[in-house]
Amino acid sequence: MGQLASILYDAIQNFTTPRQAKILMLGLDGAGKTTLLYKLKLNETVSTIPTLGFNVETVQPTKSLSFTVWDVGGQEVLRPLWRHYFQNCDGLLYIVDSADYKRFNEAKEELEWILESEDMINVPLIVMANKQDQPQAKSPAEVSEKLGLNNVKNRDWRVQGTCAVQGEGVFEGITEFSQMVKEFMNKQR
Ligand SMILES: Nc1nc2c(ncn2[C@@H]2O[C@H](COP(=O)(O)OP(=O)(O)OP(=O)(O)O)[C@@H](O)[C@H]2O)c(=O)[nH]1
Ligand SMILES: [Mg+2]
Repeated sequence: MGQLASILYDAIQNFTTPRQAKILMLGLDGAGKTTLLYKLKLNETVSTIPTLGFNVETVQPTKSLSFTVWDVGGQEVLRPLWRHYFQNCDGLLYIVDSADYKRFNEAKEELEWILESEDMINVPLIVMANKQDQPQAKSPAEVSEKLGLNNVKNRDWRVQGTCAVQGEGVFEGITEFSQMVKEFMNKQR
């Protein structure tokens, strides 16, 4: 009887309490990570300054899943610190400034070493091809090509065009991403 009660309790908990996922938000400095985080959290456009440490916020993309999103500063001197956030990560949000095509290669190289890390094996990836409002912005397909995403193996990935300032694409991307994260977490059990 005790065991049945416990099973029922777990079932009710699963139904009522959203599961927690740890989401890491990375990308070069100025890509729009902090802007995107607060668009997600508050549906507001905040004015940002370069992040020197990290911001962490909880957002709930769907009823059954809650994201703890870690937005870590992207300046070159801060990037060696990224790996300290890799452990137990359930999803990677990688933000790219689609208009800053001179830094696509740098964005690609940084993404490559993140994905090679043992802690990040199989972790689903969404690339936000941000700043789509900029006239010189490359399309999500072009950003995907420049980042070599077609060579990404052994993980679920997708690319989403966004404008973090206006919010275009942000919620669509996060909804898709939450599905990817859910599937990953189900496999981990
Ligand atoms: N036009 C445009 N500007 C954006 C967009 N997203 C962010 N920005 C601007 O880009 C600048 C940098 O944005 P942040 O969110 O601070 O960038 P970050 O990735 O957090 O940068 P670090 O904290 O240094 O790693 C700010 O002036 C934002 O207003 C966008 O979609 N379109
Ligand atoms: Mg920031």
